[in-house]
Amino acid sequence: MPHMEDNGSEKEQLFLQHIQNLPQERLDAIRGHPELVLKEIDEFTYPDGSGVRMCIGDVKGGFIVGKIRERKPKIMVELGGYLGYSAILFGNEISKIPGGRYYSLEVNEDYAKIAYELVKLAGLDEIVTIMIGKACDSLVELQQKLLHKDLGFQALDMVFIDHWKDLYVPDLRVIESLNMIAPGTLLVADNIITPGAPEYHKYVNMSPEERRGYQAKVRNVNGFDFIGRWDLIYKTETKEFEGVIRNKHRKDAVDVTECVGYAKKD
Ligand SMILES: C[S@@+](CC[C@H](N)C(=O)[O-])C[C@H]1O[C@@H](n2cnc3c(N)ncnc32)[C@H](O)[C@@H]1O
Ligand SMILES: [Mg+2]
Repeated sequence: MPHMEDNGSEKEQLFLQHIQNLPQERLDAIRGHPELVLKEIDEFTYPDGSGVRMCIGDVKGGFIVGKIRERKPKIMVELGGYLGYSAILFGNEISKIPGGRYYSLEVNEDYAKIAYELVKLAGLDEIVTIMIGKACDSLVELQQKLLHKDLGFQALDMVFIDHWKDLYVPDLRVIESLNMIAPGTLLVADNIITPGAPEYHKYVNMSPEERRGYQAKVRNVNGFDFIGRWDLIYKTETKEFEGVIRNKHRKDAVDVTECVGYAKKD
């Protein structure tokens, strides 16, 4: 079934025009200031009164920024970049970590182009790389790229999962199969309550044995090469958020999952 949000990007083009038509003085003022670029996104409204949708926002985003400060990941990847809000918010934190790099994986070329303009405006284009394509394909490409850049590369330090909810598990199984998760890797997944990602929440809370059964039973839509790794031990905490955002009362949660070791193979 096609996703609703796949239908073009007319609205998003209006937002891009708004940025491009900002008075020169304002553009000069926000250039190189990630927090001011984020403010432009936060404060923009379309003619129908709605704001830029789907962004992580400052509340859940602020919580994840806290995790980045705690863990100091050198390599962080996000699945689903949209217009670059999370890439700018988190990329700004990563820019404070020596050698830190942020990879934003986005399937929609129009969105990715807007994100690139905003990331450049924020002055983060040396830190944030936007990869256009399906996350499951870009992950394979990214691994090659990282191995080529750094022969010591093994696993990702942090992953932000925020694309289509029915792809959370299939794409996590790709990351597992590529051996890009190891003890110490932190996975942060958005929208656990609204709209909800029940399959993912179940998956990261399974014991290794349960996951072994799941992987044997449930085919990965990304192909047989990506069955997943059952022997990773995950520890998950669900952080709930509730409050009024853009005039609506909302409840949501973020799953924070740490890989803490390997289960013994028999
Ligand atoms: C919720 S938005 C991301 C919001 C962004 N993380 C933020 O906080 O600013 C989800 C994005 O995932 C993208 N997407 C959907 N399926 C994808 C896939 N298979 N690979 C990469 N991106 C995908 C959509 O095009 C959309 O832009
Ligand atoms: Mg989200």
